[in-house]
Amino acid sequence: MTSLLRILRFAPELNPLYLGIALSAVLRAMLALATPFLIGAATDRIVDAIAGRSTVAEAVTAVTWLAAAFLAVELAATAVVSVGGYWGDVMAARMRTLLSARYFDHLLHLPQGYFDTEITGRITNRLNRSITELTQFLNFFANNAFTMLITTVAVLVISGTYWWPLAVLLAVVFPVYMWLTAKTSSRWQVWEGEKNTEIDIASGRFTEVVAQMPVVRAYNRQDTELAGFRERFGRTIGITRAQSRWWHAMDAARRVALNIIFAVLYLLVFVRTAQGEFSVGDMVILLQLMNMAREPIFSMSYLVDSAQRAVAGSRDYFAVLSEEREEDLHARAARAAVVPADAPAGDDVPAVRFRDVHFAYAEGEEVLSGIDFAIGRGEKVALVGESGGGKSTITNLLMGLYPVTSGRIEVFGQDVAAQDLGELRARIAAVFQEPHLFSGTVRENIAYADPDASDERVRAAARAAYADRFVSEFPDGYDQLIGERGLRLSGGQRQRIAVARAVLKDAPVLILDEATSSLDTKSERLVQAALDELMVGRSSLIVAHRLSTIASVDRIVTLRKGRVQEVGTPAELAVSGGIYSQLLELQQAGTKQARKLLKEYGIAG
Ligand SMILES: Nc1ncnc2c1ncn2[C@@H]1O[C@H](COP(=O)(O)OP(=O)(O)OP(=O)(O)O)[C@@H](O)[C@H]1O
Repeated sequence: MTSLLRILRFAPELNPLYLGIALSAVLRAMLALATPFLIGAATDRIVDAIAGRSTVAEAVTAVTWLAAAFLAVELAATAVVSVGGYWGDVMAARMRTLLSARYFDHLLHLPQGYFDTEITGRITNRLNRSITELTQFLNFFANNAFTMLITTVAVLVISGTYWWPLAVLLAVVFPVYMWLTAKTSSRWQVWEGEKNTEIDIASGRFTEVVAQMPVVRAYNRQDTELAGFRERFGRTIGITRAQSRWWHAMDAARRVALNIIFAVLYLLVFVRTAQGEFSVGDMVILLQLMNMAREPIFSMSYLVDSAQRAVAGSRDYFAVLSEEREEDLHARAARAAVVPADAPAGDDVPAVRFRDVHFAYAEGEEVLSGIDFAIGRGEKVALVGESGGGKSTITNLLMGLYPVTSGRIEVFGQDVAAQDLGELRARIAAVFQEPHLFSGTVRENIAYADPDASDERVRAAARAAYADRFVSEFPDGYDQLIGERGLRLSGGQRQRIAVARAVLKDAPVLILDEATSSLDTKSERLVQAALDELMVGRSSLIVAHRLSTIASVDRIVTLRKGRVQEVGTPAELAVSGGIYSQLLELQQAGTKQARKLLKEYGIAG
């Protein structure tokens, strides 16, 4: 329950709406309570007329007034219900917005490590479910809790004033019913959890499959993907059977208990009316009150049920919110590190320096061991090493995506661990192996670093990336929609848009993960020309996949098993007998075996 209160507390701006909804609920309950008395009074007037205790004309006048009062009460109730319902809808929409935005904000700031283990579709599915359940509960609670409370208390007090045993019997119904509901619900939740796990896994896979449809088709996996999906959902049917059997059995038990108690209540009211203890009007009032008492009983059981779901939902929600944010992890790592005083950032300080950097994704499994190298200002440095040797990991650390285990990375003399992550990343532009574009227009993608960039800057970036020509040929030019992840563009076009995006960012440090997918020679030349243009005047770290690229850099850092093997110019390393010279030899050999070995170094040719 504390987690529900936490939700209410972090949306204090909704308090006036809550208050409005609660007030309308109180008013609704009070108006509803007037009805039995109006109908009871009318019944007594009619009985009096029939018994000859008053004239028919008097009775007609009285019941006309009572009918008018009834209409007024119902009209007022309708107005109150409508206004309360409107506030409820607005509150639910605002609550959903708040909860979703809070969640997204947190996800956007979680460390990269979180996303290495989570599956996108599951994150989304869990979020939707948690938020739906929380919002539904809060809306129901605001709309019904006070009505239920007032109706219950009023029914008990009023029936008590007529005859106290009625109130006692009624009062017993509530705790019995609630207890049975809570018992039903807690077991029901366990099954619900199992179903949700199946649905989350199926939805996670669904999202992945939809995003990678060409692969699914290429490998003819439609049927197996569908079978896996069906199987997961099929399991939910089995779980639902057990869950529903239990629920309905318990519900029947609850209803039977309720039916018995109400039968006794009705019997008592009838007998006492027959004995002359209650007038017919009193009987009508009491029967209506008994009827009114049913509603809060059912509502309360729904409330208990939805509260339990909401508690479960909020547990998932808060589990994500309690994950440490990237900046906090970063700050903690900075405090834990023994940080020597920052070197003065003079012109001779290299743009990037790795000092004895060790790193492990999982504890005890070191991926990088004692990495040491520097990138001078304006220098181009290529990382070369076998696949899985840690090249991408080095670029990840440079962007501050993971904290180093030990050692230190400096950007323009400043320790990455001690720098604001936003400032650090503002100094680095990255072109990844995959272009990673978003649905939307060409313009939006190029201007991703600065959505307010002028058309002229966007065009200039595109020109530098050799993209202006093909973009201009699109029917909508820079407003052309490129489809999800840029799927409506060719591979080379996507890459040039990604380069243009980095050009527009205009950062002094550049990370370049060369695309391995072989483009046709013309596209490749254009992409290469775009990259060459991009590197001018910047300090670049290149994860190279072509020997031609490696040959054109200022210095090469070769990696073997997470350690630096050599650092030197292409000319030096070509004859040193290390990895690079071996790669050159392999290329010269040109045999099938040689090409296979080159592949292990991620070298395309
Ligand atoms: N997010 C991650 N979580 C756990 N381990 C990882 C993660 N990313 C990479 N690794 C592991 O770290 C090691 C280095 O991977 P990395 O991607 O840095 O290699 P690479 O040299 O870039 O390889 P390639 O040239 O094939 O892209 C590999 O053993 C890999 O399995």
